[in-house]
Amino acid sequence: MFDGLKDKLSGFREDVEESTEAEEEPPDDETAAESGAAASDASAEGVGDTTDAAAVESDSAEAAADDDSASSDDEPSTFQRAKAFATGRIIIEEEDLEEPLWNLEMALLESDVEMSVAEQILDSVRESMLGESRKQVETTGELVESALHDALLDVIAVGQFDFEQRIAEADKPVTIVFTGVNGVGKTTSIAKLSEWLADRGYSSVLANGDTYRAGANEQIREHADRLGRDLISHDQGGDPAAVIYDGVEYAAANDIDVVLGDTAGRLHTSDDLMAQLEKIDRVVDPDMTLFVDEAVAGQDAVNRAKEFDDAAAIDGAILTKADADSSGGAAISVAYVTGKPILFLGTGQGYDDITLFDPEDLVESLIDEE
Ligand SMILES: Nc1nc2c(ncn2[C@@H]2O[C@H](COP(=O)(O)OP(=O)(O)OP(=O)(O)O)[C@@H](O)[C@H]2O)c(=O)[nH]1
Repeated sequence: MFDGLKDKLSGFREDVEESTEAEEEPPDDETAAESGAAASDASAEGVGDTTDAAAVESDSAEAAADDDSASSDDEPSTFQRAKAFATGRIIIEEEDLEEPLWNLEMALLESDVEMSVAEQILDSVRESMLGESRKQVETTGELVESALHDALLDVIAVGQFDFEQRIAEADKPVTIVFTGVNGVGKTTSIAKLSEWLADRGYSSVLANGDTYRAGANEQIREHADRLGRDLISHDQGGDPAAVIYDGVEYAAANDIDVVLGDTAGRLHTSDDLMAQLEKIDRVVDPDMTLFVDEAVAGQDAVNRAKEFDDAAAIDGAILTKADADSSGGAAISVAYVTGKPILFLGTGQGYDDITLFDPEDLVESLIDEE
């Protein structure tokens, strides 16, 4: 999953490794001379005998470094570099990162990562790597990996909550309404989620709030029949809020844990359909409204998530078709842009093809070298 993005992130690691390679060389005579006698001593001692590094760090070299850094700005001073080398450390400088960060930005944008998200990732990678010194035991690759890990996790995990725990703790029945544009996989996701809940001991009823599209009742009925779930539906043209309300009543009367309410596919610009969502909110007051879109839709999915959230607040998102060859941009961007987490990934057309979204797992899989 998201292999293209994974390759590109690995390209960033290689870029940084390449550009810091030169830094691995000891400072030349000129550099050492510039740094003054104390630095030369520190450097010579450090090179000759790394076990003395701690002593070098703690005595005259330290004092000289302080003096030196007082006169410089953000750039590590010559002396700091000499000291870093003497103590077996490498300092990552702005110029080492310039080209790799540029390439990383291009790679993220090509992977459909939203602009503000890409900038946030770059800022945090830059911040955690600049001026960073590493021990010889730590490779530059490891340093890059940890910077990328933290930067990605920070944007992907925005607003994340434990879906199962929320279901467990909520008063029953829990009502979940699904929104999104046409054909992205809302109905299929409802059927999958009904199975996912059943696997964890929760009963559910489906309610078809898509009273707009001809054939919508038949489509969801097919899923309900296959899964052996009850379905609440009204005739085409009926009031979606009334259908979902009936679903809630039915669940309460029959001791069913969760109501899964479908809605017609709509654009956020369809005023009448968006007004329906507001009415559902008013009449049913759902516990959660989940926005469904396709991972393959990339930036479009991110923009739609934002537009839907603005028009009728969502609590989280489901990204379907993550099994198709998608760029990964939507999975990385949706939470940061909307402030609402991705809760599930759809990974195929079978009822079991749904995975609880775990930001840490996604980040690990994106930066894993294997
Ligand atoms: N490969 C793949 N296909 C999926 C996934 N989720 C849904 N689909 C397919 O996407 C198509 C559309 O799914 P629907 O569930 O009908 O979409 P919808 O959003 O309810 O559509 P409307 O009712 O028209 O708004 C179907 O062929 C599904 O099998 C997924 O995670 N992976």
